[in-house]
Amino acid sequence: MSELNISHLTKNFGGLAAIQDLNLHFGDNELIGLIGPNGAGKTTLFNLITGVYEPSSGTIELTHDGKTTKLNGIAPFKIAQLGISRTFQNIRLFKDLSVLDNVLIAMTANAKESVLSSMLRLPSFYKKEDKMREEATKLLGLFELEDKKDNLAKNLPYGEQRRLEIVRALATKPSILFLDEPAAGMNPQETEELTQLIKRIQKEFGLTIVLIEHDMSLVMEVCERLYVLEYGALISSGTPEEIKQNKRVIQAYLGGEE
Ligand SMILES: Nc1ncnc2c1ncn2[C@@H]1O[C@H](COP(=O)(O)OP(=O)(O)OP(=O)(O)O)[C@@H](O)[C@H]1O
Repeated sequence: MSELNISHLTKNFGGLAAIQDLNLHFGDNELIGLIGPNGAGKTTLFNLITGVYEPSSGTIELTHDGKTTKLNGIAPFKIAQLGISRTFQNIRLFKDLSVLDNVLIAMTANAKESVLSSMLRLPSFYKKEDKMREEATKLLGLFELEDKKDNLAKNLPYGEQRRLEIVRALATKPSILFLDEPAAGMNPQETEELTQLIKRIQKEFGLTIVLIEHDMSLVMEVCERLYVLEYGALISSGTPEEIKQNKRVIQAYLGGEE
């Protein structure tokens, strides 16, 4: 059971307020979309939540199994260990490593193996490694990438590289997953497959998923709730149906007329 509360969050870059006094709530097992025009502050918000940037003011609090932790000022790797995982707008795989190794590295980042046992290659180390390989292969199987596990990541078609990024983010066993424009650069068929995949992930893994996406058909089909940002501030929130009819959103983002 995980939820994230963002309260009066502001991030300034020099004179520019990329995020302005933002209050948001991501509840347990919700699938939430974050939309807004280019430069609205969506990626900056992900970067604040995952510890890449420090807030200028305000708080980000994660509640997991009844324990609340303030994330401000915590290093990105520690935030990942607390159960927050993400993908990036631009694919960031280890392109010269195999598909399986990409997943294993993500798993290792959160594995609790002692340094001594790893250095001495104790039986417990090999046992753990075998178990991780088994888990990684199973995870790849769920995403129809098991047959490709020995291929170099760079040799996968674009859509599969994007899928592998999601597998890698899931390998850290997050409770909240942030996806930054997962359909960017995909063709319509790949986007449709991704749409189904995101729905499946939420069901099978019981995760909270927050999604930045410009592809409105994907957003409207998968998200239960949307937040709309403009110039770093929240201009609207609601169900996809409510957002579609909101005049301010139509003007600011969808480019329609009143
Ligand atoms: N490191 C930085 N230094 C200075 N300004 C930045 C930095 N990162 C983002 N910004 C600015 O903050 C604003 C918000 O950018 P951000 O990338 O978060 O928008 P976005 O909503 O994700 O846009 P897009 O949909 O184009 O990805 C922009 O004006 C951007 O130029």
